[in-house]
Amino acid sequence: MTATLIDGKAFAAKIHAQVTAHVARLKADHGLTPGLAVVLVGEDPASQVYVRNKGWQTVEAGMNSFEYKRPADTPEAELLALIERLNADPAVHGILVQLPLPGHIDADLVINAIDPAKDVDGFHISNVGLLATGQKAMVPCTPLGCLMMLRDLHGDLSGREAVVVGRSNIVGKPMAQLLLRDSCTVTLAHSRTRDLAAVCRRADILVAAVGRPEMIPGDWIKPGATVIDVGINRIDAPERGAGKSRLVGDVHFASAAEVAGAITPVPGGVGPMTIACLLANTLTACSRANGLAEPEGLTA
Ligand SMILES: Nc1nc2c(c(=O)[nH]1)N[C@@H](CN(C=O)c1ccc(C(=O)N[C@@H](CCC(=O)O)C(=O)O)cc1)CN2
Repeated sequence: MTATLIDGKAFAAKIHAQVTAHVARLKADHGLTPGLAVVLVGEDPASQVYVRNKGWQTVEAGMNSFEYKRPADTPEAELLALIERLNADPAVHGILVQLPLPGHIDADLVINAIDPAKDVDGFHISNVGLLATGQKAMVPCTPLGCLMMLRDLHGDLSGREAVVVGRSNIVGKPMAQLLLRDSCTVTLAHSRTRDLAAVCRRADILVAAVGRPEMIPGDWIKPGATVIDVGINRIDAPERGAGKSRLVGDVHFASAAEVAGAITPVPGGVGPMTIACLLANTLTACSRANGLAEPEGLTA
């Protein structure tokens, strides 16, 4: 392996420590404690783990955590009523509805019912529009984490050729917007892009967020490029024993690490940054709601 490993776990711990210090100052100077409400509908095992991790990390940072767990058959109207209550609650500065939601619930309707100022996921249509037009927005956590890692590694990103593979609302589209805002030349590619290999080979910065295990091999990567792998895919690993599995990204790590200049691993790369940035966004939302200065280095 020749590439530098970008340690997302260590970076996330640094963000967590910065948030914790800022929260302590908010309490001491203004008597304020940021509060994050997380709503989980259903019993998806992965979502349960993510929500549990969000809860304890919120508390560890000195913030208030409010958890709302509802059964999978919760009517949409009931969920909307809960969002309305949380919108009106002054102790709640951030609201997050864990995705995916059960099929009978219209996720867009629920997300767009959240007060945009409390939308710490940055998925509300108002925040999407604000980001796209270069205005102050709540920025989705995973792309914000990727941007923080890229800025830390390179400083100024302007003029760099960036290729984002994947056009999801959660990662691909906001990632492209953020890179554009930092003056990269951005290509938003996807599974139907013609000659995807050639497009990827142009990238100084390659962000893979397509959700296909190990789809991008080393020979699609420009020598020295920075590779940010957002994919978290569980695949069978019979070599570890019967019925065992392991996590891989969207990039074929072993071959990519021979060519890239820097690369995020899976696990331990982008994933831990998602929750760290959620805490940062909750702090930002609380600061904005109270007319206070935003935490430096923790926003886009
Ligand atoms: N409302 C939201 N729902 C979902 C989001 C989101 O940002 N907002 N993102 C994902 C799930 N997610 C947080 O919610 C999340 C995913 C992965 C990780 C993480 O740290 N992954 C680890 C590996 C974990 C493992 O061992 O399974 C890693 O990559 O190192 C954190 C948060 C979908 N839903």
